[in-house]
Amino acid sequence: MIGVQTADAIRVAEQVWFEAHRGEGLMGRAAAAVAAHALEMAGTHGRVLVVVGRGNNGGDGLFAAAELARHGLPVAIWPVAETMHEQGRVAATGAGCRFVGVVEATEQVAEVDLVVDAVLGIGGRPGLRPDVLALAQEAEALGVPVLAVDLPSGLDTDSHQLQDSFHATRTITFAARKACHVLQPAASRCGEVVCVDIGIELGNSVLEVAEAGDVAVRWPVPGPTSDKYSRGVVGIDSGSAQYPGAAVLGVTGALYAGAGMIRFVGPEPADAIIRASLPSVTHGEGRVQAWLCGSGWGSADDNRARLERRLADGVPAVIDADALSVLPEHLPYGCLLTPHAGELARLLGAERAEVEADPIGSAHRAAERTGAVVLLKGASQYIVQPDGRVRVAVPGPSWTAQAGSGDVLAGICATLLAAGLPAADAGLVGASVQAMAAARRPGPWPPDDIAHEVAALVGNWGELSCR
Ligand SMILES: NC(=O)C1=CN([C@@H]2O[C@H](COP(=O)(O)OP(=O)(O)OC[C@H]3O[C@@H](n4cnc5c(N)ncnc54)[C@H](OP(=O)(O)O)[C@@H]3O)[C@@H](O)[C@H]2O)[C@@H](O)CC1
Ligand SMILES: Nc1ncnc2c1ncn2[C@@H]1O[C@H](COP(=O)(O)OP(=O)(O)O)[C@@H](O)[C@H]1O
Ligand SMILES: [K+]
Repeated sequence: MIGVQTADAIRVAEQVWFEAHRGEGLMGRAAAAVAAHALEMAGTHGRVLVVVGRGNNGGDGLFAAAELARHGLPVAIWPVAETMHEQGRVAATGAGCRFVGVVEATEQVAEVDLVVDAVLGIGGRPGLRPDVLALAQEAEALGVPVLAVDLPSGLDTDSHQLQDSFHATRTITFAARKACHVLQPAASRCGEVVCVDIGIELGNSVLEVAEAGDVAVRWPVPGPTSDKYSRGVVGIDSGSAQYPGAAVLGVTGALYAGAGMIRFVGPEPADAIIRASLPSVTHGEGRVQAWLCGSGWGSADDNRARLERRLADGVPAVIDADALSVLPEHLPYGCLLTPHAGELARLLGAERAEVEADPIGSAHRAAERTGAVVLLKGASQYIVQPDGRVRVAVPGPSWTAQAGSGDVLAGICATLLAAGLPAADAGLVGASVQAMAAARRPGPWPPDDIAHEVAALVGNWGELSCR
């Protein structure tokens, strides 16, 4: 898992480091890493424009500029504030960097091979001054590569929200990733993110982002003595006359994620479609290890009773879509709610915009209120537990943002619940595996094709664990 830290935590860790290593600086390490990446991006003869702010982020930029000039690169520096890091200024001047004003900097953008953004780092307030923003936009419009120091200036370090900011090709950050580097839409401004260890020690992270290896180790690969019951039976009550496709897609997701057995109890015409197209699915009630409810129910009057009937078994359930509006007071232990932002807003009696402004807080409120784990779907997928722990799924291509992807995802998660994964792992692994499968098959493939790709992806993990 990738641990994400806040700006405050980084500052505290830096302070601890300084108290233990008086007289030494961390900036030299940070600047050396910036210079190495700048050299790689600009080439050994590239022209570089470094835009520096008044704080230590600007200091990193000035020392990196000095290093680039010592390598023989022509380096221009635009200091955007009246003051700048003094030792950095002396180093850059001594190395032969040229200081320019706003007019020349703006003219230079079209001619340079790299812009280094060292305006604001973890001490920055969100947003950019108009003249700096204009230069950032010009670089983006011209397609000039941008290397951001610590973060694209203008972004809010600890937030997923977009601000007026640089749009980096690569961001080189220090000690740990921050929220802006990993959460959409802010992460879309960071380009490739490289994290450099500068030697400071950090405590627990605020949230963790899953990596491919975290998904593979949690996947329930059947053992030599497994049978269909021990692998987990999934009960699926989904679809309606209006939305039969949701049921077909949920069943497809569950099947291609490896359900030991599926019992489908939804209404026609889905029942007939599934009989005709997915012959391994059984029909009718029986014992199950987990339920999937809600996908494609529509706004029928009997949704509340339909959900209560399934929850009466007392086994964990994936509760999706229309069932999220009719939750009972008490849910069985181990349930997973899978709303998108609009459904979570409805569940909380809030506006969608409020959920989008505070996805983690909103998902946490729903988790606390219901006692269930919440998987909030979208460009970044948050898995939030009632105790406040937050994990983020492996990100995937935005091609997955299409009708029916959520139905497939609910089926995948139900298989994982039935196999015995705790709800938080089922949400994390389910959302991640769908994203990873989509990444293996980029393009506008329909959600059932991505479900098939899940089987191909997971098959490799099975082979690995059988060796
Ligand atoms: N500490 C360390 O040892 C290490 C730190 N490192 C580096 O230092 C960076 C943090 O440095 P930092 O704390 O000096 O803050 P930084 O991001 O440069 O900017 C703050 C300055 O900008 C100003 N300002 C703020 N917002 C503004 C706005 N919207 N528009 C205009 N101005 C604005 C604000 O001034 P104010 O207006 O508040 O008086 C303040 O002076 C970190 O990201 C990393 O790159 C590395 O070298 C590793 C070791
Ligand atoms: N920008 C995005 N990038 C990647 N995946 C996304 C993005 N937006 C949504 N998704 C995925 O698409 C699905 C959408 O779910 P949902 O809106 O419930 O669809 P439906 O109910 O039509 O099946 C979720 O599985 C989510 O993981
Ligand atoms: K920056």
